[in-house]
This record gives sequence, structure tokens and C-alpha cells, in this order.
Amino acid sequence: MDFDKLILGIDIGTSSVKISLLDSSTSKSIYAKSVPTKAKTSSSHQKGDEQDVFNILKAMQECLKSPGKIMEKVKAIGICGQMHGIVFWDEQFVQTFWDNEFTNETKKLVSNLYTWQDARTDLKFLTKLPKPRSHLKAYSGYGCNTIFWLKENQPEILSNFKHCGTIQDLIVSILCNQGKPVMSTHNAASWGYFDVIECSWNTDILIKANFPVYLLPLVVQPGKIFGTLYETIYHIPKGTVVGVALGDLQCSVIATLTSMTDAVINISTSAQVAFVTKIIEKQCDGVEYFPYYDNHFLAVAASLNGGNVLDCFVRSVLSWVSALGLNITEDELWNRLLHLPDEEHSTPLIVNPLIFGERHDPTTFGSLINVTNNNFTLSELFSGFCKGLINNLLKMMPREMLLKAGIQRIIGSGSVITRNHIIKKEIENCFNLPLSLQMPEDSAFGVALALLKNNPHLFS
Ligand SMILES: Nc1ncnc2c1ncn2[C@@H]1O[C@H](COP(=O)(O)OP(=O)(O)OP(=O)(O)O)[C@@H](O)[C@H]1O
Ligand SMILES: O=C(CO)[C@@H](O)[C@H](O)[C@H](O)[C@H](O)CO
Repeated sequence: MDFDKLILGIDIGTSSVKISLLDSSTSKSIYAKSVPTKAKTSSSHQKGDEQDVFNILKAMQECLKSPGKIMEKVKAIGICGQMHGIVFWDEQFVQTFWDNEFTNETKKLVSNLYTWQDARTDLKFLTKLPKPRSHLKAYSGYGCNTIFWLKENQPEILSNFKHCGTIQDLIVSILCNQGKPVMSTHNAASWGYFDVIECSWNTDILIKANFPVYLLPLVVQPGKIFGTLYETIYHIPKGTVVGVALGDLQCSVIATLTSMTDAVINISTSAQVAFVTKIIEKQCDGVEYFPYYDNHFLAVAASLNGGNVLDCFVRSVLSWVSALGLNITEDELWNRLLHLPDEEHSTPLIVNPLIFGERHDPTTFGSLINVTNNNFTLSELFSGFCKGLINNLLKMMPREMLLKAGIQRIIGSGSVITRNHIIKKEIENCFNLPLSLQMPEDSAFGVALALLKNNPHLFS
């Protein structure tokens, strides 16, 4: 088929980088690819969660290499990714990126990514911090709180680098060869200390607390163009427009939502239930209102426990298997777990799977209930973890809340739902609403679609 104008969407996830090529005339995805980043790296802090930026960039390059000559048709690039996290860099890193191989020298020009799962800012530390002036609270793993922690404990990180942003902001800067980042409200709100209504950082509060406000990027509305591609790469022509980076959550919703009466459940590394609304209701624990598009908000129950919990379960089983002197590959184990026969027990095993705590309750962790002499099996355990994740989402965003907002259908997205039949069935059982499923390239597709919707003139 001959395509005229394509839009490239890139999603920098926690576990993988995904790309999608969208045909602007049909709004359909014509190509998708996903590459695992394997970026987790050791952290100087026991509760830290850091990723190696080079591994992320290499995964992105592998994705970009794969479509080949068709990339000549790309007219615009949209980037989204994991929210809340922060990375620091030097202008030189961005300026020399396209000339260099990754070396130990260039490594010094960029920090690790401190991710949204970073828990170093524990409750004790957070209580010392000023209260943000925003309808959004600032939790552990949020960029501004990580800066507060670094200022007190590792000030050299702040003095070594001039700029910071989310990982997706860094990638936008690299593509346009502009060291200084510009952020969208999606990502600024995910850092904390940002007033969405005023579209401004809480600079006064932060200055009083001795926060290095000069590090905070300029913020613009989502959908704005950041700049243009610095040079022809992977057949994408120099000068192609690049949008300001967006949040992966908002992009997974834009990719899937067709009506205001739909809610989206997205489960990949984390898990969330969300719906679009014009009003911010009185906040209840576990539900937050993130900026969406056009003065709308996303009411979100964002759980820290999603595919990462199942991943952790798989790793535990792998280590037991290896301790027993046996051997099975990770992929084979996933495959077996996903195809274990269902079991029926008069007393079912109940798994509370909150092994990562929750933002609104960071010190309560997982547990097993009702272990009997016949239900402690691999099948029951795995399915218990899967079901527990959905029950937790239901607790955070009760069905009544969805019904009150006029929701009539749930759209499921994210690779963990599409690959896991136990999770699919439990969503239907718990939420008792029709469930429709989306293909796994959701956020990468969504960021391309957002660019098309916000800038139709670029493709007419
Ligand atoms: N071989 C496998 N088979 C089935 N599921 C797997 C397999 N490997 C990983 N997973 C699950 O997929 C999850 C990661 O999903 P995905 O690659 O969509 O994440 P991501 O897009 O990087 O995350 P996010 O969008 O939240 O940042 C893991 O946490 C794990 O639960
Ligand atoms: O899952 C994520 C990263 O891969 C996050 O960006 C979530 O989307 C985010 O943590 C959450 O859903 C909103 O707080």
C-alpha cells in the first residue's frame, strides 16, 4: 500500500520501548514494534529504583531501525512515556548525541533515570516537605520530591547537570538537538508542586524551601509542537515536526476512548482505571485528577501494582526452580502460567498482591488469606495474584463511582490484559460492565493520534 503522511508515535515505557506508525488519512496503525529496555540498574539507595538511560536509548534505536524506508513518509513524531520519573543531563549530551557512540565519557553527561517506582522519599522524608498548592498531592517517585531528596543527600547530582525532565522530555530534546527541555502539563503535573489550573509551578513555595527552581522546565499545553528533527535519522527526514512529550497514561486513554461513557483499564507495568471528566470531584483516597486535553481531566485510580507484581512472582518462581537445581526459561514459565488449568476449591486462596504498597498507603503490603491443605498450588497462587490486582483496582475506583460518572463500558488496554485470560475474566466479574479489548501498542499509537488531532493542518 502507498502511504502519504505517517505519524510516528514512541512510548518509553518502564519495561519496553514501543513505536507505532499511524497513517494520517485513515487514523489506523500500519506498523508496531516493541523492544524490552532491560534498563533496571543498581541504585545507591536501598529503596531506589533507577534505570540506565543508555539501555532505554538503545531499545529506542532498535525500534526506530526496524520499519526501514517507510519512515521517509513520517511527517511528525509524538513521544510519550513513563510519568513522574526524572533524569538530569548536560546540554553537551544532547548536542553530541548523534555524533557519538555510547561511551563512558558520554555516560558522565547524563544521570540514571529515577523512576516513578523510586521509593527513597519515604513517609518520614515526605512529612518534612512543604504542602503543594495543587489539587494533586506529591508522592514518592515524583520528580520534585526526588529533587528535594537529592538536594539533601546527593547534591552533586544537582550541581553536575544543568537540565532535567522526564525520560520522554530528554528524548524530545535529543531528537531536536535542543538541550533545554519544555514539558507538557501531563508530565509537569506528574512531578508534583504544579498547579494545573494556573499552568505554573509552585515557585513561591519551592523557593521558600530552598528548592533549585532554576532546574524546572518551561511548561506548555499538550499537543504543542516542541521543534523539528535535527537531522535525518532512520530515514525520517530532517525537519520533521516533534511534539512536546506527553504522559503514557493520557496517551493510552486517547488511543482507546471513543466516548465519554467509556472507562479505560490499562495494565502494563503498573495498573490504572481512568475516565475523562470536566469536573474535579472531592478527592477520595486513591483517585486523582490528572490533566488530559482541552481543559478536561482524567479521573484515575493509579495502582503501583500491575504487571510488575506478576513479574515479581515469575522471578520468585524462577529462583525457586533454580534453587532446586532445575531449569526453565522466563518465557517458558510465563507461557506455562498463562495456560495452567483453572482449579475450583471450596475455600479459594485469596491473594492481596500489594507488594509495592500504594501511593495513598505506602506502608501496607501484600498477604495471603485462606491457605488450606489443598489450595496452595501454583495455579491458585498465580490466578490469586491476577485476581487480586483487579480487586485492588475495584477498591480504588468502585463500580458505583463509574456508574455515577455515566460509564457504560470498560476498554481494556496494555499487554498484561490482552495476554492474560484470568485478568480479563476478573475485570468482567468485578466491574460487571461490558469489556472491550485493544491491541497492545496503545500509548505509542495514542501519542501519534494526539498529534494528529491537535495539529490537523500538518497533515491536510
Ligand atoms: N513473556 C511474557 N509473557 C507474558 N507477560 C509478560 C512477559 N514478560 C513480561 N510480561 C508482563 O508484561 C509487563 C510489562 O508490560 P509492557 O511491556 O506493556 O510494559 P511497559 O509498556 O514498559 O510498561 P508501562 O507502559 O507501564 O511503562 C510485565 O510487568 C509483566 O507482567
Ligand atoms: O505506568 C507508568 C509508567 O510505565 C506510569 O507512567 C503510570 O502511567 C503512572 O504511574 C500512573 O498511572 C499515573 O500516576
